[in-house]
Parts: sequence; structure tokens; C-alpha cells
Amino acid sequence: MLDTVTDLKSLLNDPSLLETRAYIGGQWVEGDNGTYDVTNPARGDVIAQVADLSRAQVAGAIAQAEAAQKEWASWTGKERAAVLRKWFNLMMENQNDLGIILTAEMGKPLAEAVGEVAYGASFIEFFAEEAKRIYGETIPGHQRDKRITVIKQPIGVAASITPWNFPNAMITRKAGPALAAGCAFVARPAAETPLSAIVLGVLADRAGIPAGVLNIVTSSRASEIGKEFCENDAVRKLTFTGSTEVGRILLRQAADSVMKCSMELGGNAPFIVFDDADLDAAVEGAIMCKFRNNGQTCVCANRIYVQSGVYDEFAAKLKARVETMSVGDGLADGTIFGPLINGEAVEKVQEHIADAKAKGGNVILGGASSDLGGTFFQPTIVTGATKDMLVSVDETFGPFAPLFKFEDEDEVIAMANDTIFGLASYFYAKDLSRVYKVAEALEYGIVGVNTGIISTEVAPFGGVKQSGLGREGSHHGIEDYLEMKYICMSV
Ligand SMILES: O=CCCCC(=O)O
Repeated sequence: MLDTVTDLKSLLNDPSLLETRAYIGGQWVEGDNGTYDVTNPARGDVIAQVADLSRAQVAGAIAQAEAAQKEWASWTGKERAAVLRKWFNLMMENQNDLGIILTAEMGKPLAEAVGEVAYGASFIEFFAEEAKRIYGETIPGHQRDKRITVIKQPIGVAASITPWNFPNAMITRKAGPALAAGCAFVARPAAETPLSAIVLGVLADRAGIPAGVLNIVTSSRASEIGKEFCENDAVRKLTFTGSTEVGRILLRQAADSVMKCSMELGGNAPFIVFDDADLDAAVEGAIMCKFRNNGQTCVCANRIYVQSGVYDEFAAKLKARVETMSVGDGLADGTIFGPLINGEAVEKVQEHIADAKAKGGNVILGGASSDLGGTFFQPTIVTGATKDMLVSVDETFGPFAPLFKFEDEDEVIAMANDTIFGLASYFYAKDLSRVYKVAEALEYGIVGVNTGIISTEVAPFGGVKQSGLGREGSHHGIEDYLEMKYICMSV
């Protein structure tokens, strides 16, 4: 049982990793607004009380970042790479402790949490390497006496707002390229999961990242902090992962200062199973894709389309596999499905299931809260899903798998693209020309073909349509933190 912060400390190999103060300008800082409670979603127990910063303190953090940025940018790429590499090493050396902290505040099973820490650290490793490869360009002059050079420079101070579902990796995917580029960074983690962010500050400090280059600002007041980030002229880049609704608000707020924005927003991922697919592989892919993090991931399948010839078999196989998977505390052995983050998340899953049932859906597995109570929910599969159901337009963000039936390729492509979102999509098929045609026709930033897992630091992650702006990860990911400068010289 994790009743208090002392209990959580006792689970850690290095209890000093559990810090509850904010990290600003290399100092550990108490909140002007006191503290707020961080709870364990499995039981609702308070596990820590974290610094609740005021807007003025966040402005102070931005000032510290601004003061530190120029010196940091003057370091060579190789020098920046060396400390980023140390930061990566420290994350991996403390991977299990970081995983325990993450599970305690977010709820996902420990194996997934430890996996997320490795995934998060991979962005620091990758961008440490990229720090040495920020190349410019020479362009043939437009007149005989002209020489044109393009250099790339850090954009300045970058600020991030990140969600609770990936409390580690969503920060590192932004901080890695920002710091590698020579930007200073101010991170505001989700109020639900500040401890995983703060521990990144602890390790950054140990790695020798200079004071002010990385700042972690914790606060229970999301909208105030969002406003400060958008309205403070020293912030030149805002990077956000979260809902499309909040992304729109931030974009509006950021318009006045014309800052560069990256938005990784909501999805409504289709997962398509064609009749020539390897069905067992498709079932495994659907499980990974739909139920990763208990369905609480922006790239989780939201709508599963299965061609009529294999529909019943796929449904039976999926049910048989999912019913063997257990729901439980994230720290308990064998848990596959942890708790949902909070009561609101449970209500949304319930609403989508009730709506599906009312519109003719047939619950073949689950459908209700788990006997464990709290926010534990049974993984649920519904057959007979139709496009008038809520789930076809709205991301459930929970363990609900609706199975839609389709007849042909054109029909399913039209259904899959019939959404304002365009983040991830998936399909299983063997026919090569179908594979190419469908991959090209899906209006999404990411297409998984015969795989349910597409996330990696080496590929560009991001969406089209109202799923966002910009790409994170890969060599493209650093571009969002750089400005191009064109130098025109007359010789
Ligand atoms: O909710 C979105 C988090 C993205 C997780 C990933 O990188 O796969």
C-alpha cells in the first residue's frame, strides 16, 4: 500500500529521487501557493504534496531560462551532447525507480512504466547525437557577387505543457530536441503527474545541465500557466501535447506574440483488418494498439474496422485473448490493465459504452467497472458498432474496443477518413498493392501497416488535420526548436 510519500520513498532504491519542489534556475523552490496533493489513481490515496507555483513564479522561471539560454547556445553541439548523454545514462541507471514513481502517480502497470522511462530516455540519447548535426546550407548566389549561407540557430526559450498519460516521455520528447538545439526549457507537467517530471530535474542537475537551462514548474492552475507561457515575450516556442480543445485555446492565446507552436493533439485512430490479413497478428496488434496504457493514449485505436469475411473470427479471437488479461494495481505482478486516471475518465468510457448499447451494439466482453472498484474498468469489446455512435467521432481514451464491419476498401477508407482528426491509423493486409494504396489514402500523419506499435524516437511523430502541428522525434524533431537565418554576402 502506498499511503504516504514516505511509503513511496521506501519502494525506491534511491529515495532522494523523490523531490516535491519545483526546479527553477538550478534551485529547488517551494510554491507561493503552498502545495497541492498528488494521488495514486489506483486507490485515490495522497502520495505526495507538490509545490504549487504562482504565475509570477513561472514568469521567474522563464526569466531564468532566458538568462541561461545564450550561454547554453554558445556551447558546441558536442559539449551539449556530452551532458545530455549523462542525463540519458542517469535515467537508465534509475529506470526502475523512475518507473515506480510513474506508476504510483499515473497508475499504468510497472512494466509499462519502466518501458516508458526507456522510451523517454531514448529521446535524450537520440537528440544528444543530433546536437552535433545541426547543419546549415550554402546556396548558389543569385548574382555574381553574392554568396548565400543559411545557418540554424536555437529559437530561444521553449515552454512545454504535457499530459498525465506519458509523464516522462512527453517531456523528454520535447526537452531533448530543445536542449540539443541550444534552447532553454521550461516544462509544466500535468498536475496529476508532477513527480515524474521533477525527477527529470533531479537527474538533469546531477548530469550537469547548467542552472536555468531546464526548469520544471509545478502548479495546480493549468490555465494560468498556459497564459503566462503564451503571453510572456521571452517564450519563443510553445510545445503542447494534449487535447485538441486545449490546443485551440493555446493557439489563440499564442497568436498575439506570434510564437512558434507545436501541437500534438487528439486522435481518433482507425485500426483496419482486411480479409487477407494474418488474423492472429492483427489480434495481437489490436491488443497492443487499443489497450496500451489502458486505452489512454492519443495513438490508441479508437475505431476497429473488420472486413465482413473475417469479422466473426476476429471478434472471437480478440475476446479470447483479452479475457485472459488481468486488471489490477499497477505495482502488482501480472497486471495488464491498471486503473483509469480519474472518475471523469471512467464516466467517459461508461458514456461511450452506454451509447453503443443504446444504438444496437452488442457487448461481448466487459462493459462495466471492475470488481476492484475505484477507477478500475473491465476491458470491453462491442460488436455491431456503427457510425452514428459517439465512439466513431470522439476518442474514448479508455479500454473500449468497438468493432465496425465493412465490405470493401473504398468504404473503409471513407469511414476511416471521416473525422476531423488525423494522428495515427493502422491496418493489417497482405496484398502489396492494397498496402500501398491504403497507406497513401489514409489521411493521417502516421500509418502502422501490420503493426500496432508505431512509437519510436527515430521516426517523425505527429498529426494532420485537427490532430496537430509539427513533428516530434527523428531528425525532423529538432527543426521546431531552430530558426533559419539567411546570410547574404556581397564579395
Ligand atoms: O497521448 C499521446 C502520447 C503519445 C505516446 C507515444 O509516443 O506513443
